[in-house]
Amino acid sequence: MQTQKVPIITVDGPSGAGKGTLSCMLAEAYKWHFLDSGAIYRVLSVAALHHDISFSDTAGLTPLASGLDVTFSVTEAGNRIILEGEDVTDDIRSEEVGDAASQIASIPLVREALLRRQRAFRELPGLVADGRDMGTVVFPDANVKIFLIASAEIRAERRYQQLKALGRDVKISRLLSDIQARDDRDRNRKTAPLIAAKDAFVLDSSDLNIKQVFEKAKNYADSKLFGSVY
Ligand SMILES: Nc1ncnc2c1ncn2[C@@H]1O[C@H](COP(=O)(O)OP(=O)(O)OP(=O)(O)O)[C@@H](O)[C@H]1O
Ligand SMILES: Nc1ccn([C@@H]2O[C@H](COP(=O)(O)O)[C@@H](O)[C@H]2O)c(=O)n1
Repeated sequence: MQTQKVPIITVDGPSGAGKGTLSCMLAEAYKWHFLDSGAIYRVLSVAALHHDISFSDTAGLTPLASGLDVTFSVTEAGNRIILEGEDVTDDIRSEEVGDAASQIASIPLVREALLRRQRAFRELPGLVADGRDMGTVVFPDANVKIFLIASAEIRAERRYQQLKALGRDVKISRLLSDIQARDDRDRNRKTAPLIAAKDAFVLDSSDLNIKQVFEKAKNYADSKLFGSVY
């Protein structure tokens, strides 16, 4: 008996390019599952804080990553992330946690320890996976690979608007330097650096609104999945 191969769309790219927004829209359009791999790295950094483990302590972080007690649940209040019994859905979204996640994510043994957990999201009818190395390392056999980019200035502006809407007091210059530092670390790490897969469709969203990005990505994905002309 041949097992049916679960189709995958990967959406990789730098911080704030719009990967999460696009991935959710694609998952909704195809009625597929969604993996926010960045959330796993973020949760791990919160767990490290809880356990007083430093972000560079490979020996402490690796077993924490392998046994990470986290559940992603869909509730009436939306998608919730529970770490060791505590709801951390909102806490993991801060810029500080994003920066900590990026430090932890540069450790090869930590990345390896999280591989199986990410691959377990591959379930029928399909998966949209959002991250940095989804198309290169975690799901190299994905049917559709999208690499979403935007200039650092545009990404900082989008993040500024997002945080302002949440009532957070932030400086755009600080957001820009944080984004550039994170880009630098993600692109230059030795294991699974942020890079487009050879067979990825590179989509620059700098001058596109969310609807336009979705339409371009969906047209491309349809053509790869169902063979229509792109
Ligand atoms: N094409 C676009 N035009 C304008 N705003 C956008 C566009 N795409 C996304 N945004 C907005 O930019 C912000 C960041 O988007 P999103 O969270 O999807 O990025 P991301 O790549 O997943 O970031 P991260 O890697 O940090 O999780 C959100 O407020 C989102 O609504
Ligand atoms: N596949 C991935 C996903 C994320 N990371 C690291 O986690 C940081 C936070 O990710 P967000 O997408 O939630 O912003 C990110 O800066 C990466 O360093 C990763 O390495 N691989």
